[in-house]
Amino acid sequence: MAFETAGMLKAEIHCHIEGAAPPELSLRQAQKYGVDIGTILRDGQYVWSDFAEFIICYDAVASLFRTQADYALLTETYLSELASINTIYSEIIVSPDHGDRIGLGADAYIAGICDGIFAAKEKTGIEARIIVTGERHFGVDRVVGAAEYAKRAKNPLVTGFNMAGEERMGRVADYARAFDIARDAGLGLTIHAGEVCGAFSVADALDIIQPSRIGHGVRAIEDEGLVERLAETGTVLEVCPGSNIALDVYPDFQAHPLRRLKDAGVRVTISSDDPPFFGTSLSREYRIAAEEMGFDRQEIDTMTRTSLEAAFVDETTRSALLERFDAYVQTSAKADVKDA
Ligand SMILES: Nc1ncnc2[nH]cnc12
Ligand SMILES: [Zn+2]
Repeated sequence: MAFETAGMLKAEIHCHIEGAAPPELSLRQAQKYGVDIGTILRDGQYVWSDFAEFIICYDAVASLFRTQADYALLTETYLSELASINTIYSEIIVSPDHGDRIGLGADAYIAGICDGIFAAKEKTGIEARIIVTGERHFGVDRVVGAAEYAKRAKNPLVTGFNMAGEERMGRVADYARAFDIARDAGLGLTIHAGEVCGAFSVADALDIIQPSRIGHGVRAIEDEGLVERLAETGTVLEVCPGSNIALDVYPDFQAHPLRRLKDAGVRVTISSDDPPFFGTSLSREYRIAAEEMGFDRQEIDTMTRTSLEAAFVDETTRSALLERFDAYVQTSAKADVKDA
């Protein structure tokens, strides 16, 4: 490998806030609330063995964050870590249902996350936005409720709507109303599809939701026509390779379809999903793209730029981010010429 990814400017558009909780922080939270987490955290690692168990473990970790200040700390901790590896933009996926489930309420939950975003921005300059998500396994009514909440919130940091959780529960059409509400509210739309379920799930998402982005979407590779459709529509895939390997969607990085999707003209990006759950981090994802998947510096920069182009932000913020990113690309290209 002729280049280091550590110094590259980065952006991430797919990371779940509770999924970013460092195990040490979860342990401290468990001690604070007197909760025994021996079944979900062992030897500094979250414990799960398949997708269904991962979701259970995720929800248990989420239940350890119980106040506005807990969420502010979690958010600031994650964004500061991202900033320290040269990340200029982050979208975090949040579920008001988690706020409701621990009795905090959606408003205080979102307020804590906003506090963390403001604190991290002040300290590091990192720009961040919030994507409200409905958790599919909590049922249609809760997903619709999450969309209604996102619409009602009228919070300038809440810029997108997503659906995560157990992809095998129901079909996309069952949840269409939630996306109609979010679309009417002017929110950017993305949906987890083609991760646990196959290409049909991505096709459903395109047919029914027509989102500008899809979370994962990698199993579209199983249908050549669908890959062409993704390329034609310019739908952006939020690809999380480390997550896909950890969850056994693919056996290894060589079998992962990121390269094939990119070569087929699909607009792809790189994110970390739930980094400590999957033994990864955004810096590792960039390293893997270079070292395991054979992408060169320009290709990785293109994926980062695609994240910024597809970000759910106002156009002034997007222009500022792109200007900063393009200046970095030009400077690094000049440095490459000098080194050659
Ligand atoms: N990878 C993933 N897929 C679906 N739902 C999730 N929630 C958190 N991580 C997720
Ligand atoms: Zn996800």
